[in-house]
Amino acid sequence: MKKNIEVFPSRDQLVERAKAIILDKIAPAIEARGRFTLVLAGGGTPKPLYEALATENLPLDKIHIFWGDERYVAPDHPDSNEGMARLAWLDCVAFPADNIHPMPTAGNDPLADSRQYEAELQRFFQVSPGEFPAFDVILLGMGDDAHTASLFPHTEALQVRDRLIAVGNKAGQPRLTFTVPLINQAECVLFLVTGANKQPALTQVFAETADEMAYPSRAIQPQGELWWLFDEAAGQVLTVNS
Ligand SMILES: O=C1O[C@H](COP(=O)(O)O)[C@@H](O)[C@H](O)[C@H]1O
Repeated sequence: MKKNIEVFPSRDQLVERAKAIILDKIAPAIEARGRFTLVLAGGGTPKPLYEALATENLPLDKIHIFWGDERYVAPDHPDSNEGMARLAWLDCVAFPADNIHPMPTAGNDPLADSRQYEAELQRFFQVSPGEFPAFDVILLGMGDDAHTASLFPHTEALQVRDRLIAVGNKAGQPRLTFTVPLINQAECVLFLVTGANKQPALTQVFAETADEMAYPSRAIQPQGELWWLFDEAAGQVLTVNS
């Protein structure tokens, strides 16, 4: 694993850097595999990145979009990660509909929907049950409790090692989430973390030893590249302590 940590004076600079990292990976992936697979994060942090990507002239027919986690709500709900990405980017440009792969949340059955998304990934990547496909880029955020995707502290989803998708649990509310082994199979994982409220969690995520069940982002150790991009408010704690 190649680990890169960068801290930016402003969120705009962080967004520019994240965009540049993603853009750099598109052409080589298309050349190697005929397509580029990008996994989106939710929450507030990545929205300006999606808005910035909407201004780029991209080979949309060769880019496939997935989500690393989803709140169990309809896409038009204000909490929907899909809804946010559609408003900020996907619906602003001419993506072929078949290239957008949202997590299903309409079935009133999170476990069945998690299996359905897993089957969609297996079909897309042509992998068998038990095999883990490698996405080109997985975007992740981190909450102030150190959760990432919908892998929350001390929850079952964080321990799942034999599935691609699990049912996460945010204070009793179900979510769909990529599992740790699926994320760790990626060619590139890109964390975007902003805000001073993330500092205490970051201290534990980067500590030499700490409990992975208490600080889920520690479990993310991909076989490919790992990038942590911080704004100064979040990353200060690391620059001060290193
Ligand atoms: O609930 C979620 O939170 C995390 C972190 O969000 P942020 O706004 O603090 O960056 C996010 O990565 C995840 O996708 C989302 O569902």
